[in-house]
Amino acid sequence: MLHSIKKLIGDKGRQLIVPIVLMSLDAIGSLVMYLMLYFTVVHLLSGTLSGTLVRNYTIVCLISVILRLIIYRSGYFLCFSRGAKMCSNLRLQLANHYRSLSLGYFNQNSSGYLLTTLTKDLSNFELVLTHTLPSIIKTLVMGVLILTGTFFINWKLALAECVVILIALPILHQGNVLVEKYGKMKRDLTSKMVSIVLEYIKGMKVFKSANMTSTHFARMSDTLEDIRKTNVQAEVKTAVPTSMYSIVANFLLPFVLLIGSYLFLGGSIASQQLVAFMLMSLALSALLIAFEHSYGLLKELRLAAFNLEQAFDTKPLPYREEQVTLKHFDVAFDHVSFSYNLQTEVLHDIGFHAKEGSTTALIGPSGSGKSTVANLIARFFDVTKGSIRIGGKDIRQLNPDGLLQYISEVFQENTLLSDTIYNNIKAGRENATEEEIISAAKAAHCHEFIVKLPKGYQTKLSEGGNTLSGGEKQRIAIARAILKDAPILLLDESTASLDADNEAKINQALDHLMKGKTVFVIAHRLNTIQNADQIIVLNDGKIEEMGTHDMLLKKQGHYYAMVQEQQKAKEWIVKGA
Ligand SMILES: Nc1ncnc2c1ncn2[C@@H]1O[C@H](COP(=O)(O)OP(=O)(O)OP(=O)(O)O)[C@@H](O)[C@H]1O
Repeated sequence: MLHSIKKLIGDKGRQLIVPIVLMSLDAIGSLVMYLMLYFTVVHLLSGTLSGTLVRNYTIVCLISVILRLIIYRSGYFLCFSRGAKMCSNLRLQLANHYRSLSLGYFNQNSSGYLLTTLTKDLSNFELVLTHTLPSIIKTLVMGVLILTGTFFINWKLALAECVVILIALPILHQGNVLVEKYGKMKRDLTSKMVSIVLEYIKGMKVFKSANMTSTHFARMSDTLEDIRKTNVQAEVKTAVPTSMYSIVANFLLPFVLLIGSYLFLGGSIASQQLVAFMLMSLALSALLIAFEHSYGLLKELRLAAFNLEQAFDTKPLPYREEQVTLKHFDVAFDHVSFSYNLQTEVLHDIGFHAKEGSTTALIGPSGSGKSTVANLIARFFDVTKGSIRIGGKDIRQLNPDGLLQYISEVFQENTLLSDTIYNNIKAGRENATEEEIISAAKAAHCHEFIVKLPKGYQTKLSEGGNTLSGGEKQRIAIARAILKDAPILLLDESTASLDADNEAKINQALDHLMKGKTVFVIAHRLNTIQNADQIIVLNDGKIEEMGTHDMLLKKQGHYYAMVQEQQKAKEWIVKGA
């Protein structure tokens, strides 16, 4: 566990040395009281106790209490503030680490799992580091010191005490193995629950329209029931070891009293020593009971540290350390094959070359691999075989963040942030001026509707921009891409039927955006791509045909058939109308 913690907090762990030393000093200071008590009892029973002695002992106790309070508060504050800072850094590091991972990682792990790691595991880690650590240190240091002290009073009785402790600790450990096992189960169920809740909230529209709310509600209540059952099971299964530990810890005093009485009657221990020993055993027994809670929290820390370590151990997409800059923006696929899950290949031996500044249309039936080609260009995933080159450079040499500077994306589902419209557009280029932002909005034909909103550009969008229409959302995404002005553009043409006005505006905005760029457009309507420099027809992850509109029509192959098909469909609609 210490290894995991060290790995997570690294050299910053040294910052905890001072608070740990202060906590240990406080624990040592707490023994002063026991020592004064011991002296008082010794003098009392031997009839040498005087008023001066009592006054001196009281003063020593008072000073030690004040000093301890100062030391404890400083140690606790340092532990709390430094621990909290470490954990907030860790949280940022983890969020940043997630950003560097391939999208494949997010495919394999549910959003509930990722959220639970980022929130619950980190909170548990933080809680132990900032609050529990001080009390654990105090308990351990005091326990060791009191036990050592009892050896000085009477080693035989101290050995008897050790026997009780040696029986208690394995029982505690056994109980906590179970606590850990059920903790893991509860964590898995909690992440499942978080996933279900997220899906429930995000998909509310679909659930309502398909009248599925009750089905989903049932899934949620089943998971809650599983959590409840696991909690009950955990309580039942751990009840035996926990109770046994408690019995043994509480038995320490009577056991020592019993052995001590025999030793006293046999003349091996004086009455003063026996009383002092009893007092220390009382304290030791209280520490043993307190340790049960701390040990349980240590197990939680272990589980949280393990989960966090696993998240950090996932390797980001590799790239060359030295900065690779691109001067040209032609895109070449060379014998590219790809599989999302390393089992089913979804792209097979794809090869094409898109010239710099040209437009390539990707067409094909649903599931043929159009979006996958676009995802690979942006290096959201790495190819399984072959290579993709931009400007002659294999994109695996480029830092994924650096590569994305050269690429703008306008997808069907555009991600709008729960921020102002102004900041949503600005996300395209952080250092853009207000003038540039407004000019991008004008070019994207969204300025007119933005200024009509009561708060204009400062209108705050709800999560995902749900307060805007589909066309408006898309135009804001286009404005963002215009502002970014990246040389490569990935465009997923909207499948949604927009009204004529919206469609015309979006087309004008796109014309502006596409000028001079290397464009890949995932096209759903064939009439929009007739002027593309090349059309790639995908089917079942393979290139069926490739060429210009005229070439492919002449060939009378798949593309020709698709055009005919769409033409027929249009005629039916016109006839039907
Ligand atoms: N994240 C993913 N994980 C696993 N498989 C995926 C993933 N995304 C897509 N696939 C699979 O890869 C194949 C190609 O999908 P892709 O989305 O590229 O097709 P598409 O041509 O863009 O489809 P559409 O026109 O419906 O958007 C499909 O079989 C799909 O099921």
